[in-house]
Amino acid sequence: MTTTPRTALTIAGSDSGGGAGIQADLRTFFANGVHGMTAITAVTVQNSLGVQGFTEIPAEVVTAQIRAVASDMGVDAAKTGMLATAEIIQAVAKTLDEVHIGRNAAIPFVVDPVAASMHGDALLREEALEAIRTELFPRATLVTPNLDEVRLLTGVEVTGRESQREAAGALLEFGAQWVLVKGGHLYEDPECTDLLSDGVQCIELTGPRHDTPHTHGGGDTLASAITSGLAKGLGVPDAVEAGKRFIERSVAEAYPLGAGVGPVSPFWRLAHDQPGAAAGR
Ligand SMILES: Nc1ncnc2c1ncn2[C@@H]1O[C@H](COP(=O)(O)OP(=O)(O)O)[C@@H](O)[C@H]1O
Ligand SMILES: Cc1ncc(COP(=O)(O)O)c(N)n1
Repeated sequence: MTTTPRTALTIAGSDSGGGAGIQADLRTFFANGVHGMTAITAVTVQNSLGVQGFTEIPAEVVTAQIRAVASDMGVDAAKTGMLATAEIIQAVAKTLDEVHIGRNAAIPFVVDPVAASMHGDALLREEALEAIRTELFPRATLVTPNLDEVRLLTGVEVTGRESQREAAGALLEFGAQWVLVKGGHLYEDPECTDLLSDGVQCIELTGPRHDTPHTHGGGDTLASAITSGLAKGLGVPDAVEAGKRFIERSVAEAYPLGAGVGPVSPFWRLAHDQPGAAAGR
């Protein structure tokens, strides 16, 4: 008998290099046994060396994609990545309310507040930061900023555990139910600790720091793994714990590809012995 899997929707940008954005989200959903659906917000021209440019999709087309899948196929959990402009953010917020996705509705919603690529190339127009705070955070079940995004959103400079807690408190004031302050950029820390908080509980998720330069798509992969867990009915702390274990292995198995930064790999969850899969380069 065939089984229909749970569904997850990603509202994000396309990465032509296949390591981040929509492509990272889809491969993570697949590796976690969830049917992935997409509302594409922008098309980036990108490879391992950086983002050469992007074109955003008209806001009404982003809205139409969300409506199409939500009305027909159903969404068990959703996430956002690159949203590019304030206009797209406003359209997404309005449409999510309409289809009952978000912290005040039954369907969990994860906001990864992507502002720039790891090479420092902008993926969000400057004036759109305020829209992330005011339109998306109050609707979010969970927000997952990295340390650069924490600084942009709150002004808090995270240098260790203490300031990670301070940042979590500042972020919660924008109205998200839970925040995950990711610690991947605390490079002097021999471990990678992400801090999860809802203002009552403060949970430290610690794991080994793998020695690799290839972490392209790490934030997207973590947020999508968490979204997969939420789609399968896990509560936030359990979904984040499972997501952290998923990204840990994905960073451990990250591979070089191109002359710059290679992608993290969700392949460890799948069969490793596919004949002919290794490129040998
Ligand atoms: N070198 C590493 N080894 C193991 N885990 C890592 C490493 N770098 C990042 N992570 C983990 O990957 C996730 C994404 O981290 P981070 O780098 O902080 O965000 P982003 O990818 O959005 O910039 C976090 O769970 C973090 O702990
Ligand atoms: C379309 C898109 N979305 C998100 C990222 C962030 O990923 P990273 O921080 O690994 O560059 C990206 N580079 N491109």
